[in-house]
Amino acid sequence: MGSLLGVSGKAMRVKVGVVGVGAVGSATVLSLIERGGACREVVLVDRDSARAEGVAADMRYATPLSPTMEVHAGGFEDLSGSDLVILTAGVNEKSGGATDRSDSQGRLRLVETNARVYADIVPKVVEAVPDAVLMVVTDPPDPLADLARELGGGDRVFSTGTLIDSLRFRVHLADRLRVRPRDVQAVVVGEHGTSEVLLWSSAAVGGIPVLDLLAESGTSVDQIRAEVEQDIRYANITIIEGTGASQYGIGAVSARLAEAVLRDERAVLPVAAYHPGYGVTLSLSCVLGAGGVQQMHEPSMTAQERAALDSSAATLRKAVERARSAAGLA
Ligand SMILES: NC(=O)c1ccc[n+]([C@@H]2O[C@H](COP(=O)([O-])OP(=O)(O)OC[C@H]3O[C@@H](n4cnc5c(N)ncnc54)[C@H](O)[C@@H]3O)[C@@H](O)[C@H]2O)c1
Repeated sequence: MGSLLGVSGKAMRVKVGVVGVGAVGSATVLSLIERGGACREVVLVDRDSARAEGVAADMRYATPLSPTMEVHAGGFEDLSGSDLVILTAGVNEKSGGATDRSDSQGRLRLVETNARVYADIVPKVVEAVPDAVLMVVTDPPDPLADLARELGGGDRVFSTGTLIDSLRFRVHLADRLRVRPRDVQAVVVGEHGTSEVLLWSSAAVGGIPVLDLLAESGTSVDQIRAEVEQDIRYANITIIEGTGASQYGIGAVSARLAEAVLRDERAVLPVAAYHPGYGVTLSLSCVLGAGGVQQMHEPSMTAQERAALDSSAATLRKAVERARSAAGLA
């Protein structure tokens, strides 16, 4: 009978870094543990190292219930060897004063503050792990992804974009149609923010256009559209009013996107990457796998939806200039 003591494994380890271990970073790590199997090691980095240590200690006790995973805190140098680094550092809507539904800026109000955070952290991440894919979660994620590209992340940068908004769209449509959200196909494109575009024209359930199904409901379709749009566009504020930070939905989204990258799934998901045609990072239907976003495709759109997407892209291009200026790049 051999002893387990002293046996050391040399198998390849898939490693993920999380920079920013607040509400969103913590929820992401818990989702990674509970979904299980996508990575073998997670390192947590935060300027508040005591917080990173505490969260790592707490999470470590959950790991025996899932496929093998080690969770530990560290400095930027400990990101070395990571395949993917998830960036959640920065102020959130509540601490950054972006919780007013009548403010058309929405999350863009955080751009200067969080651009300065990115000017601090991205060069350190890139120095420690030059080849890692970088997933931007910090708000506003799309202009910060453009900034992270310029700060050394290059084409390996993408943002969580409108996957969370698309899931919210599916949930609210499912409520109205009394079906399960998993069976609703509906996509939000453009900015993860107030200018985002809900693609009603292609939303469908079982191959039937959602707009046709809603027309049978007896309530005005225009009224339903307005209510659903309001629920989705300001879902973050509704959550924050109750809990202080939107975290669990985006944590699950970030863990799911990590899986798609680490397993080279070529999953088709609405996330955001730099699109040369629009000259900015924005969400379209993307193929996500090894190296990050491998392809971007435009879903079919009406002329009105396309005009709204162009306008969302213009909003994002202005936000990128603000981000660059705050980061000292302009
Ligand atoms: N993309 C999305 O869909 C989405 C959804 C929810 C929240 N968010 C955003 O995610 C970000 C994090 O939100 P949260 O609620 O976790 O905030 P939080 O305040 O709970 O956590 C932020 C963490 O970042 C750390 N941090 C700040 N500056 C740092 C630096 N220079 N270096 C290292 N660590 C640093 C802080 O110490 C803190 O632990 C916010 O910008 C929030 O708006 C994005």
